[in-house]
Amino acid sequence: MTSKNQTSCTIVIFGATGDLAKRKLFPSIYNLYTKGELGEHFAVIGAARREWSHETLREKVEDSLKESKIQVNDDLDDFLTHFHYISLNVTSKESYQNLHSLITEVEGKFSIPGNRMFYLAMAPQFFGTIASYLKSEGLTNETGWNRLMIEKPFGHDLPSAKKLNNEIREAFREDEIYRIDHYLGKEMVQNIEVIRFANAIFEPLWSNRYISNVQITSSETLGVEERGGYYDKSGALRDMVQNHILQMVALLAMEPPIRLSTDEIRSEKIKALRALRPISGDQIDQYFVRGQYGPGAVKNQEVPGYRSEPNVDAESNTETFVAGKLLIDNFRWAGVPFYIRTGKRMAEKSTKIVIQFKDMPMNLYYKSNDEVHPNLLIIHIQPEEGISIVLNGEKLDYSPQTTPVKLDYAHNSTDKLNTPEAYEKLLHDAIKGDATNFTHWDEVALSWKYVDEIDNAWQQKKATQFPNYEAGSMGPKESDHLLAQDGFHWWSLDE
Ligand SMILES: NC(=O)C1=CN([C@@H]2O[C@H](COP(=O)(O)OP(=O)(O)OC[C@H]3O[C@@H](n4cnc5c(N)ncnc54)[C@H](OP(=O)(O)O)[C@@H]3O)[C@@H](O)[C@H]2O)C=CC1
Ligand SMILES: O=C1O[C@H](COP(=O)(O)O)[C@@H](O)[C@H](O)[C@H]1O
Repeated sequence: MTSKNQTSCTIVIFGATGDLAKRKLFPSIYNLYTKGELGEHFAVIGAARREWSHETLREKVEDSLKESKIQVNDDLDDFLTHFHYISLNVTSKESYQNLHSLITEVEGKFSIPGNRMFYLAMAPQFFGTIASYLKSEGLTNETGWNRLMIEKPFGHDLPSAKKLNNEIREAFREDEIYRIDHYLGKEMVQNIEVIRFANAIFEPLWSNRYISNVQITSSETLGVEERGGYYDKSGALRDMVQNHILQMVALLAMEPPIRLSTDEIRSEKIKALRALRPISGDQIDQYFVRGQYGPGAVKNQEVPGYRSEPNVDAESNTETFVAGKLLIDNFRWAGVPFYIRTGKRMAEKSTKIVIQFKDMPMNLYYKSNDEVHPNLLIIHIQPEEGISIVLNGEKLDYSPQTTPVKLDYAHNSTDKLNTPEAYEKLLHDAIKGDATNFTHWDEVALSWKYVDEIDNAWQQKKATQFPNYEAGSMGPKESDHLLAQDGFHWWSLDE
């Protein structure tokens, strides 16, 4: 018997021999199994071109669990019997008949009532083809539910994203499509709503009346590793800002939804994204800064510049760093800059949001030479998770002066940098049919529209002289000027 918490379904992973399946998906599925979320009425079918047998896939799954350092229990053998493999080429129509037969076979074997999850862990050029064959070859079931989980990148710009969306919408309804943004699976990104909407002390202050600026940093110490081919055509704006950063902006800026349903939350996020002020070409330098790393040292290790990375053009003008000032033109946020920055080969691996509050109208402790310390709310996304609040307390030296005092509720992350944790949550939600932490097409389209304008403005300008920041630094100095022109500065990642 399946308990009411367990969902019976077949998960078909296209790209099961690839990196994502090995590092994220298999460990996540195992965690869901050991936590009792999957029960016995489920099956996983791995699909890719390699000539693997069911047994090879099971061995690879076991290896992936070992490599992920997951605690494996004595349920492992039972778990592995749920895995099956089919060698196919996704571009060949005939493959889908064989896959259909295998799905029917496993549905019989594990008494699965036709619920099918199709996970596209493959290069994006295949997304449309797979979706369309799934429909035309009759793999989308009439008796159970059908869901399509689709990896990033969702297009390269707005026109290509629209084209892809039209292709998949021919086969799947919007409510059947789960577009992944793995940041939405992170514990503290999900917590933004809780911090805002479950704490009476924050929401009344959450506007231009009390907040002076918001800062979002997502910095990485890694370079492009083995993804130079993809990254050189993408750059930081498309790779990080269009999706993860704008999703965090939307969660911070949205109005409280009338209830916590997928549709209501998405609708508020969409409104926030619609209010983003477009940046015109002649204003671009006042609002956005791009950078590319040169050689340097990260954590005392010498590393090469971006242009010397494998599969990167030796004269590449792709940005590996972006900083920006976003303005949200609505009643709540008019006049409050949202500063964002993200980049590769920076000094720290850290994702952090700092909400800086306005100063007191009259600070009784203020002396003309004293530094005024604003109150800060810091949301630590990774590697620590939690929040800190920076207040002013009395200096313990009999002087009528204040000193910043930090209240910390932060702990070391179990979600270690893009680990199975986020994927586990997202897989769990998708299996349960909860699309809240996935991106609706309107969010994707609005994000591309915003980002395309920045990219167009950059294309029309003379290219910035790259490289313009040293690996191991916090990006080009122009990123500091972006805030300095408004009288602010980036808060340190150690805050
Ligand atoms: N790896 C990661 O950490 C992340 C990946 N992603 C996204 O996930 C997706 C997959 O990435 P990743 O796993 O790294 O990619 P890989 O290159 O490691 O894997 C690609 C997979 O596609 C299969 N494949 C390629 N061509 C065909 C074909 N014609 N027919 C059937 N199978 C095919 C390959 O198997 P075979 O050669 O056996 O056919 C392989 O299993 C991409 O969209 C990526 O952007 C997103 C976030 C993180
Ligand atoms: O989507 C992506 O995200 C990772 C960063 O993810 P994180 O969870 O480690 O912060 C980034 O390295 C990659 O380039 C990008 O495609």
